[in-house]
Amino acid sequence: MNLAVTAPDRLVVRTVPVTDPGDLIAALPHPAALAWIRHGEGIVGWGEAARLHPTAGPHRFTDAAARLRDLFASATIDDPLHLPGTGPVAFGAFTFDPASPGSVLTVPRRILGRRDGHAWLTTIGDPDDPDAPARPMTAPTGLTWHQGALPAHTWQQRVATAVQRIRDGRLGKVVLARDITATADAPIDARVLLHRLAARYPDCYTFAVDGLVGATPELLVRRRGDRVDSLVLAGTTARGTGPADDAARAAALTTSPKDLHEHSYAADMVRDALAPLCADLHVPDRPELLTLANVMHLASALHGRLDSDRSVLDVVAALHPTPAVGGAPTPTALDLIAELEGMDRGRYAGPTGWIDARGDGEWGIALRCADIDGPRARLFAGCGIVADSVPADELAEAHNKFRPMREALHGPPHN
Ligand SMILES: C=C(O[C@H]1C=CC=C(C(=O)O)[C@@H]1O)C(=O)O
Repeated sequence: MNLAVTAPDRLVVRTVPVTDPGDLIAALPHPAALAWIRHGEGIVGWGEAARLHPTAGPHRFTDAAARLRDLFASATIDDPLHLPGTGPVAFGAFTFDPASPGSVLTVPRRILGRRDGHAWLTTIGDPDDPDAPARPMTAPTGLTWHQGALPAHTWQQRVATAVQRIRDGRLGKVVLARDITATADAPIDARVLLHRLAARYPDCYTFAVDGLVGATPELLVRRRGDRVDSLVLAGTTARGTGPADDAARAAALTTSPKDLHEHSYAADMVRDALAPLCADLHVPDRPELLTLANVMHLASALHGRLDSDRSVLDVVAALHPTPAVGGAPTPTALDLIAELEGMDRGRYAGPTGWIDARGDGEWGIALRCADIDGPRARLFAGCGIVADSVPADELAEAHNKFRPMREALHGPPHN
């Protein structure tokens, strides 16, 4: 199989119940953090028991799922809890583009979890092996900001080109993204970013995998046993200046033909991808409003029951890329993204999350995130473009979507 793997012949795994650990992020001993947290619940990990580098290509999710199944099947596992996220877990982040390098799955040496009144610690490998020494957490300082692949005015021209192609009938929707970079005067500690993101975006999934750090509102798929859930987002407006303005903006968004149209591409595709895998599938008639600290989104929550034993990564394979990050029709949109964006998205807009030995797990779309490499952070934001999109409005929307990571790097504005 086409996967580079670093792992011992046989993983030895032990999960024990623990008393409530409190703040999961505070338990992370050093900056090489793994995390998936929402409303204070979830899992964090550190150390490395195994690492897989899924090879670029169309079968990367199912190949990785099969390889992990083998790795976990050969493990010696003592897991009295049998809950999603107990026993061995791999955290992963896949590139948006199947041809791009950089996808990774990591099985940590320690996993601390808390959910639904349970808390647990999983140790993988020899429990007597010392962990890397704990390191104090320091906030980034001396940040300087740099333009990304395209300056703002060029990006707006590309949006205008996309609008023209859509009006010409070549496609229905495309998501165009841009990047900006920040440099600090010392390596950036992911734990600081996680703390700030989790505090300001509790409804989002705050995540860290191998330097990719963010707080995404978009759940690609959660699998628990045969139940699957997905939260599809597309259609955005800025937060208002106060409650009355918020209410007016919310009313405008939920009735906007442009945004409902933009949303329907993503919701319909996720429905069509899940339907053949599910014995029953609930799809809402119309999207609801999701209100975050920076923006409001149109959101459709889908629920289904899988009709056969598929791991969460097998379901990810059927879904990525949805029109929340690609477009419709997907192949035409991906070609246009390659033509107009002028950058490799890396792991931005790719699936990120975790999977356990039962095949349960949660995978989001890596949005509102940055790739951290030493003192450098590369931030990304994208916007769904349809026939009625206005380039200047999309630039303003991208600016709002950069805010979570900008503020995580600088500290929130009220600090
Ligand atoms: C592509 C992004 O957001 C997607 C998710 C929600 C709303 C979106 C929109 O309204 O354009 C995007 O489809 C991003 O944040 O980079």
